This record gives sequence, C-alpha cells and structure tokens, in this order.
Amino acid sequence: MTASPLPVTAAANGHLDCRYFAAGACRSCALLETPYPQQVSAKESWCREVLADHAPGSWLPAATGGAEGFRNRAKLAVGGARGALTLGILDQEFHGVDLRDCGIQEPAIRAVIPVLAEFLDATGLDPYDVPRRRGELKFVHVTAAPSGELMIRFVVRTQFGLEVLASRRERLLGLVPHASVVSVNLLPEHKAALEGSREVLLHGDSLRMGLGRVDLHLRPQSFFQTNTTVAIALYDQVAAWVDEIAPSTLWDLYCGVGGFALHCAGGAGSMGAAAGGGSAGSFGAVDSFAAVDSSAPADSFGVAEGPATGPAPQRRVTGVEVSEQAIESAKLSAAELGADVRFIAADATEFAETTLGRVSEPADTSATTADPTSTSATADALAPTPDVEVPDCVIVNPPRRGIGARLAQILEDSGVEHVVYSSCNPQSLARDLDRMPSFAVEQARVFDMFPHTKHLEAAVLLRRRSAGG
Ligand SMILES: C[S@@+](CC[C@H](N)C(=O)[O-])C[C@H]1O[C@@H](n2cnc3c(N)ncnc32)[C@H](O)[C@@H]1O
Repeated sequence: MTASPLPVTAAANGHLDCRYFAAGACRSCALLETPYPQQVSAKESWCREVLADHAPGSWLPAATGGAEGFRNRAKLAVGGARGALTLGILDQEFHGVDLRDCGIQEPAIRAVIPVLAEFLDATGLDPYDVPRRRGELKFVHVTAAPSGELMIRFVVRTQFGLEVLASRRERLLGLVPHASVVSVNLLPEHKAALEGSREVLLHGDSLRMGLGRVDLHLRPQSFFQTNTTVAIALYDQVAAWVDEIAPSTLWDLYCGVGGFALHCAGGAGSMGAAAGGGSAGSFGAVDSFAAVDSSAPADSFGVAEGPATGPAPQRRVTGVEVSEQAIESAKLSAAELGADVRFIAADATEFAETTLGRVSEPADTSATTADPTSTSATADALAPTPDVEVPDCVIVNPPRRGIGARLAQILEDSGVEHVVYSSCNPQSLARDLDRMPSFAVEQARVFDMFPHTKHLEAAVLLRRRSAGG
C-alpha cells in the first residue's frame, strides 16, 4: 500500500476525522467515533468507579491537551517493498499500512515521515518480511521536542543494515537538519518487540525536551510521557501538591529522566530563576489546558499558574530510576538548572527497602516490582546511603504493573506522611492502594494522555490517616 497525497484528517470540535480509521486500515484510536468531551467524561467515570473503595476527597477537573497532533512519539513499522516502503503499521497478514498522515502525531513528526520514507527507499534496504524472516528495516521511532527538534531511531535486523544507514548519515542530516539525535537499534531476533538492547548513535546523544520551567534530556532508550502538553500539566499538578505539603525531604521513585523531581525541586517557580535564560519561566503550554469536568469541586490545590515569588524552600530531593542512561540525563538536566537533586540508578523497591528498613513480608509476595536483573547493578548504588533520610513525601510513577506488594508494604510501614502516585493503570493503582490502608486519598485527577484510546493517566495525593482517623 502506498501513501495517499490527500490530506486525510480534519479536526472539528475536538473530533478527528480519519480516513485510515474509516477505511478500517487502522483501529488504534478505538474511541475515535466518540466525541472527545464524552471520551474524557467516560474515562473519568471509569476511573472513579475503579477507585470507588478509596473514596478520593475530591476529584479535580480532567486535564486535556487537545484531540489532534498530541503524540510526541511515533513508532512506525516499516512495510511494503524495497523502493516503495510504507511507514505505519502491519496488518494481520503483515502487509504494510502507510499512516504518514496520521492526525494524532505532532506536526513535526507528520512532516518528517515522508522524508524518512524517501531516505529509506534510496538506501535499497529491504523492509523486514515477518513471515519469511528476511529483510532489514523493522521500525522507525521518531520523537519530537516542543522546539521541533527530532530524535530519529532506525531499528534494523543486522550489522549490514546498520552500516548502510551509517554510510548515509550525512545525507540524512542534510534532509533533516533539525535531527538532534540519530541512532540505529539492532533487533536481530525474530520476535514481537519494538527494539533491541544494542543502540548505536550516529549523531548527537540527547534530545532537549523544553517543558517551560524545566528542560529534560532524553536519550534513545529512555522513557518519556507521550503527550508533552498533558505531561506538563501532570508535572505542574504534582509540583503544586508538593508545594502545598512543603516537604523538606522528597523522593521521586521511578523518576525516568527526572520530570517530577526537577519540577518539584526547590518549590514551584524557583527552577526558572535557577535556570536563567532559555525557556525557563514560560508557562505557555499550560495555558492551553481545558478543564473538562467543571462539576469537580474547586479547592486550594490548583495547577500552578505562574512562578512563585519569595525564597525557595530548602528541599532535599532524591530521584531513583533503574535505567542508568535515564539517570545520566536527569543529572545533566539538574546541573543545567542548578538544582540540587540527587539521582540514583537503582531498583525503586530495593532503594526504599534499604533506606527505610526491612518490613514484614506482604501477603502476596509474588507481586513485586523489583527488577530481577537490577540487583547487582544497583548494589553499589545502594550500599551506603547515610545522607538519605526518611522522606516526608514520596512520588511514585511506576510502569503499568504498579508499585507492587513489597513497595506498598514498605510505604505503609514507613513514617512517610504523603505519597503522590501517578499511574497509567487505575486497576494496578487501586490494588496498590488496597495495600496501603493507612493512607487516605485526598485528591485525584485524570490526565488524558492518550486521547481516542481507553488509556489514561491518573494522579492521586495520599495523606497518612491520623491515629484513629
Ligand atoms: C511510567 S515511567 C515514569 C518515568 C518518569 N516518572 C516520567 O515522568 O517520565 C516508569 C519508569 O520506571 C522505570 N522503572 C521500571 N522498573 C523500575 C524499577 N524496578 N525500579 C526503578 N525504576 C524502574 C522505567 O525505566 C521508567 O523510566
């Protein structure tokens, strides 16, 4: 299948018309036929239902960032035939379906897809043929920064594919001069995976994600929230909660490249002053949020609307993340901001257990978030941590599986007063809350990170119940 030269999407009143969807060629946006405001209210209702036993004190209005052009990352399967490649998805027979005009991608991604298709066509490399297990080109991953700069990653099967692409590096940079990072990832195995473990940088090493108050650095294999506008809303909401709590010691577990830790370090507004120049201090993107549920009660925990004034509180912040690369990026961002944040490459559960002390074994010991491969890698990082104290507040933002029984029990048995839990899976969030009965859910908010799908991000603010409360 080849690309259509016709524009295929048009958004009106938050509704996205998509010819790919209408033709049945792509059904990834399963909720596309539901008007966008209804999608959001249905997600809120579902989330309230899933968390009903935990009775949040209040629900803040859902944060949304628009129904079109919101995805900052495309993971495009390469299909078609040599010289006539498709970039998009593979159908059930593994034939390429070209989605270069997909309307949910950020404009910078939509603009570069045809350029990348032409570049790859000119290499003479074959797309990977799944049934025959032959060919070279598997995926192209593109991430767009708010500046329009790009990270482009090619996933290939063999060293040969890598060498062909490396030999055409200059040509690619001529075609896409705003590519800050270009890399090739090797996935030699025949398996349903989007990338392998070996990554070879051809150009640059990290993409600067300018989020307003904080610039984060993103390397090829690190996690980043897929919707930049909504990610900023999430970071600002959590920073507002943390500022209200005013902890002197804060942990950000599963910190990735440091989004929460850096937004919360030193209090809202102080980061801009610390950063000086650049994009610091701009709150432009936050202005575009729509408050979808106007029925939610207003209270003092709003999203920060601008830089706070006055001296920044002294706050000791520690970020913990299993990916060493992500931690390197976080340290770089902290240094640029002049933020005194300690970042540690470690398993979150092991870190908490080592620091807060051993706890009684939870009932279901099978459910653990500890990464079995991380033990030796993190042992050194964890050995002596004399300057890490029991925190007043812990932020957790785990993968879909949640924090699991062990970490939940550690937090339950600790002296930690507040937990902020940001989750992309309300069901694992509810399970983890069941394991922490000492905490009450004070506030909750849905962040529509993934429009047109049933997925969502939910953040809750927890406070330890007072004795007898
Ligand atoms: C949902 S992402 C959140 C990242 C970050 N908070 C952000 O906003 O970008 C989950 C992160 O947890 C990390 N992770 C996965 N398992 C972990 C573990 N056992 N201990 C620490 N970090 C882990 C992943 O590498 C990933 O960066």
